Amino acid sequence: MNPDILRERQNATFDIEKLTNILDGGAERTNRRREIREVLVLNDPDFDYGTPTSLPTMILKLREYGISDPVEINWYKSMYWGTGREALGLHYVMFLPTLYTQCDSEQFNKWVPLIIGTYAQTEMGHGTHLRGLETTATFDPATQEFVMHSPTVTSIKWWPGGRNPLFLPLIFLSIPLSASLFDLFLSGFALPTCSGIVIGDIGPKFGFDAVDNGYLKLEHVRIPRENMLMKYAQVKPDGSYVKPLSSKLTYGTMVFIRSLIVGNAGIVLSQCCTIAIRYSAVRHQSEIRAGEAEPQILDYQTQQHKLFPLLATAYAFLFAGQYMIDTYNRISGDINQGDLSEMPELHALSAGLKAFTTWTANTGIEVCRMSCGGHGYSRSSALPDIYVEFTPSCTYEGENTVMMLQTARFLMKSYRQVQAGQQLSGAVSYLNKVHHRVMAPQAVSSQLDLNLNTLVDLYEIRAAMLVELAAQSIQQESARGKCQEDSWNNSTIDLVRASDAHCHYMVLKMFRDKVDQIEDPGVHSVMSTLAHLYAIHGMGNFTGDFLQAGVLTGAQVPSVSKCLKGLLAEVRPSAVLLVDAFDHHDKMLNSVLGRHDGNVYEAMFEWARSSPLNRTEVHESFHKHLKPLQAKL
Ligand SMILES: CC/C=C\C/C=C\C/C=C\C/C=C\CCCCC(=O)SCCNC(=O)CCNC(=O)[C@H](O)C(C)(C)COP(=O)(O)OP(=O)(O)OC[C@H]1O[C@@H](n2cnc3c(N)ncnc32)[C@H](O)[C@@H]1OP(=O)(O)O
Ligand SMILES: Cc1cc2nc3c(=O)[nH]c(=O)nc-3n(C[C@H](O)[C@H](O)[C@H](O)COP(=O)(O)OP(=O)(O)OC[C@H]3O[C@@H](n4cnc5c(N)ncnc54)[C@H](O)[C@@H]3O)c2cc1C
Repeated sequence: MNPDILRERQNATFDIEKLTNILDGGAERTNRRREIREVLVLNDPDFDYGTPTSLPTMILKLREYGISDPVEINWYKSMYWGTGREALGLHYVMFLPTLYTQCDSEQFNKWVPLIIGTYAQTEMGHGTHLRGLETTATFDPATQEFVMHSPTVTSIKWWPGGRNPLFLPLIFLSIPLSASLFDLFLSGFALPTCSGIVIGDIGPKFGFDAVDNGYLKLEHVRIPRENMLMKYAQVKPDGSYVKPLSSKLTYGTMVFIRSLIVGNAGIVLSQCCTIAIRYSAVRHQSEIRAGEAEPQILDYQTQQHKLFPLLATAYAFLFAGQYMIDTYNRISGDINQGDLSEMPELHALSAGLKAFTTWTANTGIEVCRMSCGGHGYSRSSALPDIYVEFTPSCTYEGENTVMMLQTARFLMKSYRQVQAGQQLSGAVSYLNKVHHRVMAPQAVSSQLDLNLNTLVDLYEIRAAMLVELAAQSIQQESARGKCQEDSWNNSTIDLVRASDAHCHYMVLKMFRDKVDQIEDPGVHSVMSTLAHLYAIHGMGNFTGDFLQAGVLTGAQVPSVSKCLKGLLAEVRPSAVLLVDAFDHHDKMLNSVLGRHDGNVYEAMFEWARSSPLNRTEVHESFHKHLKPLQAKL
């Protein structure tokens, strides 16, 4: 083991295993995750990663082992495929969950065990604006069929991932009977026997290469009436339409996956922090004091400033992901029982946190890559591949700006309710104080109050202020004679800013609540330090907001920076141990820089030598192209 890494792991001030257990949701979950990793994948003689049979092997193994819990599926897949995506991601995270949540019992029993599918909602002309989707599904009572049709070039289904060229069960979103509503259809087409279908691949993408994203054009293709997913809405044999309790129930799968993406952003950021911090512990470069040995780059304050706030953010997002999934499970359970009262809040929370966490993690991956210098740009680091695979999460499952505006819609509605004298509960209850003006900034002392509860309060006041400013912008636009829609559009910068601040407050609050639950003194101490670092780093990035909210004075601003530097120094001794607690296996991380043993240089040389370009002393292209050319010169 590299001596630097070895030294970093001595004198631990907290129990790493206990922290790993907290991240997994308990020791039993850690044991189960490791069982899946060690027994069901790594030590499975059939484990054949990287071969053409990998995908079918994985599917059969998941069924053989009876793994159906989404989190356990993700554990198995991420061990099997490492940090990359695989062609069936969409089947597991969208197609199956849609069948689970939108099929009636007969359909569920008929389809779920048997098929692999994709989710074809987006069209060439519309991905965000679902009410603009053009694909039609017209019911023909005479034949008890729906006629599926792509009326325009912009209605061609575009992007469905994992498009299977031979058999095409897919979930469709189409406009059946009325433009305002659309429903889900399962369409099993066996190509090429089924006429009226034009299918293909949309062509090379920025990345996401393991997933074949396709296109699908339908020309009056008929499917049985029974293929409409009928848990919430039905078309009866006589053609009558039974509306769902809410037209937004059709959007349920997107809320589910957005909820998953929150925790996934934490996982991806934790992978990158593991790579960058372990590498920074073994990389020596330049000098701090003339004549002395080159220091570990982790001892540069700027390197700590790049990486340690991201380390704190990774923990924050992992805890936010746990909260999000628990909240999703609770509220979707209520929805299943017909109680839709918290559906708007679930939508607003999942939409906002999906955007907030993916934007932050997307930027953070690049900071981790650049903090590793040239070796960070090598594919051997795994960081370029992680970035390429993660960055579309800011676009898919709801483009982030649009998602932030959905959260803003909920915040504005909540603000108006408070103005009308209603008492709010849940995540927006802090807006009650705005109305009663108890949001007045606390007596701001000359010293920064570092109590975590106080910091959460300051973020709450900042969010409330920005919500109020956005609402006032809309009111001012209306007062200038603008219609409601234009008043909204002319305030969308403020609205996104308010949603971002609301999400930032929510994430810090979840972090603080999780820290409060930690009983082990050593783990509590180090997590409290990270939560402080997350809060203070945010105050440094958004100082203007806190000044504008009146919860920070100009005189206190220097102490924010001073406090930040102190916290970076406090985290330094535990940095490698904190990434060890993420428990990312070398085989899954697939990074020469992030190896657990820290033996980077030897591994990098071996990695380079294994490159196809080094298979022969002289590359065949010399003999094929250059040598004949030289002979002519
Ligand atoms: C096992 C796996 C584990 C881990 C995996 C982790 C991560 C996964 C990683 C990768 C996943 C793999 C591949 C991903 C591939 C991506 C697949 C896709 O992209 S599928 C397509 C996704 N498309 C979208 O998300 C479309 C976005 N657009 C919309 O959702 C809607 O058009 C809109 C923007 C919300 C607007 O909808 P609409 O116009 O109908 O609504 P209004 O804005 O007018 O608002 C009206 C009213 O409705 C409420 N509302 C809107 N949406 C919802 C909802 N979903 N739920 C509840 N309520 C909703 C809205 O709040 C308004 O309410 P009101 O204010 O009127 O009370
Ligand atoms: C890798 C990848 C995989 C995908 N897989 C699938 C899949 O399997 N199935 C599927 O159905 N789809 C899939 N998609 C499509 C994806 O869901 C859409 O791309 C996404 O919903 C964004 O919609 P859009 O492309 O129409 O972008 P647009 O909405 O056109 O966004 C373009 C710009 O317009 C802005 N904008 C749009 N509306 C508003 C508004 N109301 N207010 C302010 N600004 C606005 C956006 O902020 C953005 O800046 C995938 C996409 C990617 C990148």
